[in-house]
Amino acid sequence: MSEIVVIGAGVGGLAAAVRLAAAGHQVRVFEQAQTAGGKLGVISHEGFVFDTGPSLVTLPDILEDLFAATGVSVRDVLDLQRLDTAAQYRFPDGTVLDMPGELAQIPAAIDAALGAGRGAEWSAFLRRAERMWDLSREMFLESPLTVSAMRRRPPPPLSALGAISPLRSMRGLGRRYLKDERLRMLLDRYATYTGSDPRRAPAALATVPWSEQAYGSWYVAGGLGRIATALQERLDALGGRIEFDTEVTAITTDPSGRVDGISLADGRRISADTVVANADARTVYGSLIRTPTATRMAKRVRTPTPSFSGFVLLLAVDDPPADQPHHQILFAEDYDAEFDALFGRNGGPRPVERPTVYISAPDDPAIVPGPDTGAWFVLVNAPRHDPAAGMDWDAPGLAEDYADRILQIMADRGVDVRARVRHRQILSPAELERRTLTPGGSIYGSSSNGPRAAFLRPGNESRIPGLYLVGGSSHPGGGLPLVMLSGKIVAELIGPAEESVSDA
Ligand SMILES: Cc1cc2nc3c(=O)[nH]c(=O)nc-3n(C[C@H](O)[C@H](O)[C@H](O)COP(=O)(O)OP(=O)(O)OC[C@H]3O[C@@H](n4cnc5c(N)ncnc54)[C@H](O)[C@@H]3O)c2cc1C
Repeated sequence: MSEIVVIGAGVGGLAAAVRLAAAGHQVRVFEQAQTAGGKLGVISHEGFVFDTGPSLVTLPDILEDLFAATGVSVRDVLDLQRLDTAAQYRFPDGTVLDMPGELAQIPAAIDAALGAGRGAEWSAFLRRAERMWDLSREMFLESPLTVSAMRRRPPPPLSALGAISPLRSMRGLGRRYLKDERLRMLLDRYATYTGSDPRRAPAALATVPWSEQAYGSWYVAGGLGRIATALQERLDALGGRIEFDTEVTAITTDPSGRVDGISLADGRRISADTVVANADARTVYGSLIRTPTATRMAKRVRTPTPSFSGFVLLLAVDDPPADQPHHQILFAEDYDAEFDALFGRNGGPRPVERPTVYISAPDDPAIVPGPDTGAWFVLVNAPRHDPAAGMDWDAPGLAEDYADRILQIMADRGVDVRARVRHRQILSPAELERRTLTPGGSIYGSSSNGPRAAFLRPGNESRIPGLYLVGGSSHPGGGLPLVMLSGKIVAELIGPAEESVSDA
């Protein structure tokens, strides 16, 4: 029976592994950390359970499709809950917008919070975004972005290209449809879902707010970390294996240049003619594999601007405010200054002085030690850990001081929990890099800055025979739904095991 090696048990690696195991392959996953999930991490402290990465599930049908491929319904293994209020947005002028979780209710809520006519503005924008989504979902997200795959499909009509506006930026699209500064700010925020700058990210990212608002915002009872646990259990049930605490140090090739196995930090060598790498593409081509093709790919992978990182504060809160929303966004006074700092415009990369603050405070008894306590996750966008460029998140005192500043900003905006914090833990971009071996702690692989970014993202089928890439640093990009789709694309490219084909 053919054996496939997967490097990394992040969501991308797990998604590929469970699908391949369900297709009859023997699958062995090697993970350097002690648990599965990668960026979808969990930290527990005295009865508080914190998600350290994702806090929002979008496009639940992709999750459903993934579990269905393993023989179960997602509803049987996870308690998925649709949120009535997707998020509370607080703008610098004091406006508060509680965004409904149902699409039909959104225009009225925007009118009520921002003024008559604003809801219609947003609806007109969403209609355009929906057209983009319909045109791009199958073509760009669910298929490998390769020349041969594109040749197999009929070319898109010119009207489709017009609707997607490949040369327009997200900011440009906002200016076209939205007169209200607050709505433009809201749209800008969706560029951050791919670690990008809205002034440079393509208009096609308008599909992100559309898909979130059309398909809803979701939570997993007990925390999103349960997705990784459930995938690990499915892999186990299908006969796949994961070895934790096992770092892969090299992908090896035979004299013809075809993949023939991997080397491990403990000195072992594992033979395999198919290797699926969930490690960051820059690491795969830059250091794990050493062939002339890999060297060329390493150069190409370094071309797009990497996604920014995140600075996370986990707060064990006593007596949290009763009306604290599940998701809350405190918008920065100067959003452009935030993107300038993240990408090092007008000076090198630097912590954002007054960043937009995102708070996730699930009302879920399963993640707290008792009543009147809260397990809060606070996230601000942060430049990557890059000491060579002058951004050293390990510099003495920096992370602690920055955490204090974030708590102060929250207090300035009416969310003062400083006296109620029983315990806090900081996860800086440097820590994210160490935990997941992601260079610089980039959240989403490469950013979508610039119209060519999607095409510069490494493909799922490598030019090195036998090697496949899965996860946020490869096509179609970062974020849980896309990472799961990359697992599906890779499993389809590899196909079922020969035994299952002949059995069928
Ligand atoms: C703070 C934060 C908030 C986020 N919020 C959201 C959100 O709300 N919604 C959403 O959809 N997405 C969110 N994301 C993004 C989402 O978490 C990622 O896109 C996704 O989890 C990435 O999965 P992956 O499999 O591509 O990579 P990873 O999770 O990085 O997995 C890679 C795995 O490979 C392992 N590995 C690497 N190198 C080696 C090696 N040499 N040997 C062995 N193992 C190795 C790593 O340890 C890791 O487990 C967030 C991410 C972060 C960090």
